[in-house]
Order: sequence, then C-alpha cells, then structure tokens
Amino acid sequence: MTAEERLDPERGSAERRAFAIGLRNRFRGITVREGLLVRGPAGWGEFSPFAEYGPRESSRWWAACLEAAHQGWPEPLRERIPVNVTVPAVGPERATEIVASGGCATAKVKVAEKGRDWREDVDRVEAVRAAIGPEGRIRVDANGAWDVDTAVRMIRELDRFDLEYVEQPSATLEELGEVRRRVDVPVAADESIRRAEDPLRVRAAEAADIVVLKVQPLGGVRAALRVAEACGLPVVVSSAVESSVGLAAGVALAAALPELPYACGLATMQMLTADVAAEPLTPVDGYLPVRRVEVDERSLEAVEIDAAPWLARAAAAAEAANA
Ligand SMILES: O=C(O)CCC(=O)C1=CC=C[C@@H](O)[C@@H]1C(=O)O
Ligand SMILES: [Mg+2]
Repeated sequence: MTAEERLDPERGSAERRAFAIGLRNRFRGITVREGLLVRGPAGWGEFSPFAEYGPRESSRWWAACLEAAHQGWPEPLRERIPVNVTVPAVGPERATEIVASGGCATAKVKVAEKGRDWREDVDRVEAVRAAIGPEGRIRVDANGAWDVDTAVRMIRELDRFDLEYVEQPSATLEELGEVRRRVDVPVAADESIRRAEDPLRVRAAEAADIVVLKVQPLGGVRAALRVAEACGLPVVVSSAVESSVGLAAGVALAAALPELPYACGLATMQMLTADVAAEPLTPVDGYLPVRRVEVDERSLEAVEIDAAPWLARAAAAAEAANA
C-alpha cells in the first residue's frame, strides 16, 4: 500500500483536518502547537510531531494516529487518571498562578532552560512549593541539560523544596546512572526512552528509577505498553502537548497500565489557548476522566489551518515506516 493509499478515505480516514493552537507560555522554544487530526472507524487520531522531526522519527507518531483512528485502544483498568500541573520556565509569579489554577496535588516544573540563571530555577521551585503546599508533590524536568556535577549540585539545591523525582537531569544513560548514584532523589528517564531499543538499556544501565512514556513518540498505546513491560520500571505517562484528541491517547495508556503509582503529565490542556473539542480534557480535582474525545466542528474551525502540508508530512512518515 502506498503512502497516499494509507491516507485514503477508503481505509476509513474520511476526514483529515489540521490545527494550530497558541501556547499560553513559550514551551520547548515554541509558541504554537500544530497537528493533523484524522477520523477513522474507531474515532479521531492526532498526528503532531514537532517541526524538527523528520519522516523517520515521525513515522511512530503516525502509527499512534492510525491506531487511534482505525483500531482504538485496549480496555481501561481505571476510570480516572491523577495528573500533574506543568510549569514552564516562567517567573515565580506566573508559576504561582499556574499551580493555583491547575488544581493538582502534583506539579512538574521545567528547569535548566537555556540562557537562564540557575537561581531562577530555585525561585520558581520555591514559588511552586509555596503554592502547592507542604502535602503537594514536586518533580522537576531538566530535559538533559545538566552535566553530572551541575545535576548533582542543582538536585541537592532544589531538594530543599522536597522533590518527588528529577526527570532527565542529564543527556546520556551513563550520566543518568552516575547522577542517580550520587543523589537521593529518584531519577526518571524521558528522552532516554524514545527509541524501541532503549528500554532494555535503561534497565541494564541502572540509569533510572522511573520511566516517562509518551504515546506518539513511541508509536501508539500498545507499543508504549510493550515498552513499559520491557523496562519493568514504574511509568509516568506524559503528553506531547497535544490537543484533547492526542491527550486522550495518553489517558488510554495510563488507564491500561497494570500499575500507576505516580501522577501523569497529561494536564497540558492548561498550556493551550484553545482546543478542538467542545469539552477539553482538563482535570477535575487533579484527575482526568478516561474517555474518547470528539472533535467539535465550531472549536476546530476557530483553529483550523490548511491540511496540505500536514498531509505531506503524514505521507512522508508513512513512507518512512514502510522503508
Ligand atoms: O509531563 C508534563 O507535565 C507535560 C509534558 C512535557 O513536559 C513535555 C511534553 C513534550 C515535550 C517535552 O519537552 C516535555 C517533556 O520533556 O517532558
Ligand atoms: Mg521530560
């Protein structure tokens, strides 16, 4: 089957619509989140690889979209998913507002962003601790930016505010392992787990206590469940900052995991200025409901963009998957 045929309405993908939604705060260097929505017999799927991802990497995001649209997801084992509020690299006042409006008992705070002073991280985490209260949990995510010594120093510094875990403090598995041996705070692997062969390496290198899994980069809910099983570590499901359609896939993964000991990074609707659903997947009392999401025509129209470039990206991703 050619890439074009794969996208053919005959296979059930009758509708293919693209969206662009603004972010409330810059995140990962972007201010707008774009993607393609595909409707198939099982419902809507989302294909939204970040702009810098080429066809090969995007092929897994496409597989996740096809799974959602054509196949649907495994049976849920739970009805609602505990989630964390996500705090980008903002100032302390904005961090306080985000935590207050999030209504979650857990916060994930971005740290180590390029060009910022480490004291800004301290101020942000301090503000988050004050806002979330002594019972709340705080995790930080450095996206691999620290070298080992900086990681050890910063984790000790930030642990004054009591950290639940630190996500991807350094870039390589070897570094993660070293950081893990030198600090008491548990280490979570995120970027280290994006490729299929990585999970076993993470375990073998004793590089992490927890793994962060995202549905689209791993190629779907079932593929992510296999990764979870292969690495045998506690899982935190996180979003790729998707519309509610993409978030529903993360919720489905979190719902299907045999165990879910931590809050998940799926409350990212709060980071977007609009959605494609009439009822966005936003938390109630710190939990997301387990449900599918329908695209709402009026909501989509308000954020719709030309689908042609996105169809070309999807076709290239499908092609790369077959190569
Ligand atoms: O986990 C969360 O709380 C929200 C999602 C999130 O932080 C991320 C989503 C997408 C890209 C990543 O840079 C980032 C992450 O590193 O976990
Ligand atoms: Mg991360």
